[in-house]
Amino acid sequence: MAVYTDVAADELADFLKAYEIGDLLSYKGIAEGVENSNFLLHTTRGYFILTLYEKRVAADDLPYFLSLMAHLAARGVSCPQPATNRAGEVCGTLSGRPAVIINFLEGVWPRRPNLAHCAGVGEAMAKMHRAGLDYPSYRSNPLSVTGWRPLFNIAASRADEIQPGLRDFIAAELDYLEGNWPEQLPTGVIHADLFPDNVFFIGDKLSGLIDFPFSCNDILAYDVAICLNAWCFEPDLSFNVTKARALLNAYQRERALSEAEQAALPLLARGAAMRFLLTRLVDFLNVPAGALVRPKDPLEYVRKLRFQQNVAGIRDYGVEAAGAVA
Ligand SMILES: Nc1ncnc2c1ncn2[C@@H]1O[C@H](COP(=O)(O)OP(=O)(O)O)[C@@H](O)[C@H]1O
Ligand SMILES: N[C@@H](CCOP(=O)(O)O)C(=O)O
Repeated sequence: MAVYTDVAADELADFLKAYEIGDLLSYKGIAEGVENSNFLLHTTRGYFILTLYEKRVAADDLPYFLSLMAHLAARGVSCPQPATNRAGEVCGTLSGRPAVIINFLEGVWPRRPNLAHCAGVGEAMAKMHRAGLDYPSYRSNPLSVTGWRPLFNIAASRADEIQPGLRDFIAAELDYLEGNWPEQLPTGVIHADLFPDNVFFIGDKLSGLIDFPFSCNDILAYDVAICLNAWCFEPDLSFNVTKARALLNAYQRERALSEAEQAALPLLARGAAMRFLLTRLVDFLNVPAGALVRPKDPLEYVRKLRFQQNVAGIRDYGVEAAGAVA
């Protein structure tokens, strides 16, 4: 459960007076997510989600992703919308944290993604990338290649507690990624955390995307790489090439990857694995006392990174490279 910051009922009822979302009937902490504190609110007008933003989300960044959600929805990408209070603001303060209420999105996230789910996220991600092209705000990605070494520095001295040799493994890979990270690929608005728990489906039909606090401007194909890691490995951490093909083909029906993007995909996937390995490692080693959270396993991303280190090209993801002769 991710509740780092608790909220008292009377404080919450007071906070809600500024909104026109009805009177509070009940609320509870949500037993999912690891980044922020989330609560399900039941009011006389229905269900809402209250999020208190924690350590990795700066209050200054909130307008970027809250406006992005409206921008995307206006272009047909289904995602929750923030509630505006009577003063016309979407962001308030509760229990000392930036706080936002969004509408409840119907659907559930897939516990065991199938081919239809992988195709669904590929298609939705490409549509999101296209819809973001005319988004006027800019936010650089604090968790791209230049953000990884500071995370490593926090965790390095204790990394071998998690797995002997992990410190040296990460250090060598970081050197490689920093020396080879691509600079000329197409950029735009990316979600940057489009894991299965952030994509809702009703049956096999995608009902919407949630959780935009990591969204930013970065290499579009990096978002694809994040999804290859998050959606295309089985629970035993074997790579499912059929799922990768479904995801990439569905993406490319909406937005074709250039030759350069295709060629860079294995490298981007190594970087994507490094990013989640590092945040998981830092979080695993630093669970705040009293927080209701189950930290995610950093070793899952060590295994995924090792797989990606051995990928020779996009064919290993089940699709032919652009320009390849059949
Ligand atoms: N708009 C929404 N509609 C329905 N459920 C939601 C919504 N937003 C969040 N949730 C629920 O809260 C959980 C955690 O939200 P998430 O945004 O992933 O957390 P975090 O802020 O920690 O990244 C989700 O897995 C989902 O169950
Ligand atoms: N997706 C990240 C964790 C942050 O995402 P959340 O949506 O679960 O809060 C990971 O798997 O490491």
